Formats: sequence, structure tokens, C-alpha cells
Amino acid sequence: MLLLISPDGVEEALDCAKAAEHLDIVDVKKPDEGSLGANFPWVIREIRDAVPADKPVSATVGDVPYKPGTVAQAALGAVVSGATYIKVGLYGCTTPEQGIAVMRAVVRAVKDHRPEALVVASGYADAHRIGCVNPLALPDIAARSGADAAMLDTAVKDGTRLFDHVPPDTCAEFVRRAHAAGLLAALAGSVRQTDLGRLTRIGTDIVGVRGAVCEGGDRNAGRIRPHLVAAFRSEMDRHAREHRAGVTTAS
Ligand SMILES: O=C[C@H](O)COP(=O)(O)O
Repeated sequence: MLLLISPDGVEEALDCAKAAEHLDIVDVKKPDEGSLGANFPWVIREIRDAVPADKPVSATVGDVPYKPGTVAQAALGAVVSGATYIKVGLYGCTTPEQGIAVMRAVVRAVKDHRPEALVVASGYADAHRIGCVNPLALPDIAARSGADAAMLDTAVKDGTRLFDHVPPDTCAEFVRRAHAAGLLAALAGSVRQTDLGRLTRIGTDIVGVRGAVCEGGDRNAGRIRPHLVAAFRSEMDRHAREHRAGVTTAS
């Protein structure tokens, strides 16, 4: 399982760089503009320059509306600025068809510019609270639009968590559908160390976190700390070892 960490700007990205050996992807976002809030192109560029070259930089394009043209332009901005994972939160899409229309436009915009960049179609575990497309529709949306990964995060960061909205069995079905379509499966949403056993067992490819590696577990007031990133990775590694050895723990 790969570890994706979401700093809110250049300063936190520098702290991520100090913990680079413990993480796999640095994800640029602007949390005060939403769960998948988009940051400025110059911030993506600065962060690309600040983190080791062998660590991919991801950028969120935003909690986007059902406006394929607008979103395709934003996605191009992210890839031109140096991101090689482009994440789109389908916030304003109420049907799979709308999600596919947005994601097809994004895939074309991104891959015309940089064919090897990975496009991530993200839905929301708490979709029922915001009226957007059902979480289990994401793998099909991603596959039919030519994206590379399907993801779930939470839209409302109020302390509720991924498994509060999409139970582990349903997350397992999400992962199964993504893998059946040849996609990566990414899961996030106030994930804690105690969730890592289940995320490992269901075959999650990428886990995305912010709050769990911030001081006090606070994604808004706390800052990302390198030692918390190291501790989180260590717990991931422990679960991976136990999974390989066939050990099942309670969490
Ligand atoms: O993409 C990952 C998100 O930033 C997760 O943030 P969170 O762990 O604070 O919910």
C-alpha cells in the first residue's frame, strides 16, 4: 500500500520532504477550499521543486462542478505545473454519466500533455450528505473514462471517517470493482492508524491521509510532523508484514 500525504502548502511540503523516506506521494491541496480543494499552480511548482525528484507529486483539481470544460482546463493547469497524479473530486456530479463526462475531458487534457500522468477519479464516502454520485459508482466512472484510479475521501471534515460512511465490507467491494477494471484503488477520509489493518486486508493500493499525521490529529489547526509520518508508515509496514504472514489482528 502506498502512502499519500496531503500538505496544505510549501511549508508543510518541506516537512514532508524531511520524512520522504516514509511516504510515497506528496499530494498538493488547499484544505480551506474544500476536501479536495485546489491549490495555486505556483504552489504545485514550488512543492515539485521542494520534494525529492523520485517522489511523485499529486494535485487535487478541486471539489469540482459538473462542467467538463472548466475542469479539463484546471486539470491541465495541474499537470503543466508538475503534478503527475491528478485528482478530481466529482462533487457536483449527481449521476455516473455526469462523472464520466467530466473525467473523459480530464483524461484527454492530462494525457495529451503528459501521457504517463495518472488520473484519479474521486468520489465521496459521505456522498449522501452532499447529493453527489454513489461511492460504489466510482470504479465504473474511472474505467469508462480512461482514468487510472478510483478514490474515495470524505467531503465533510467534521470528525466522521471513511468507515463511518462506507463500512469496511463496502470498501472491500469498491477495491474489488476497481481491481476488476484494472484500476488502482485509493481510500481516504480521516483514516487513522487503527484503520490500517482493514485497509491492508482489503487490498487498498493507496491510503491518503492528512489529519493522522498532523499534531493532535487536527488537520486544520495542527501541522504535518515528520515523526508522525514515520510512525504512520511504521504501522503500515507492520500490517503489511502481518498480512503477508497470514496474521489477523483486531483492527
Ligand atoms: O487525500 C487525502 C486527504 O487529504 C485526507 O485528509 P484527512 O486524513 O485529514 O481526512
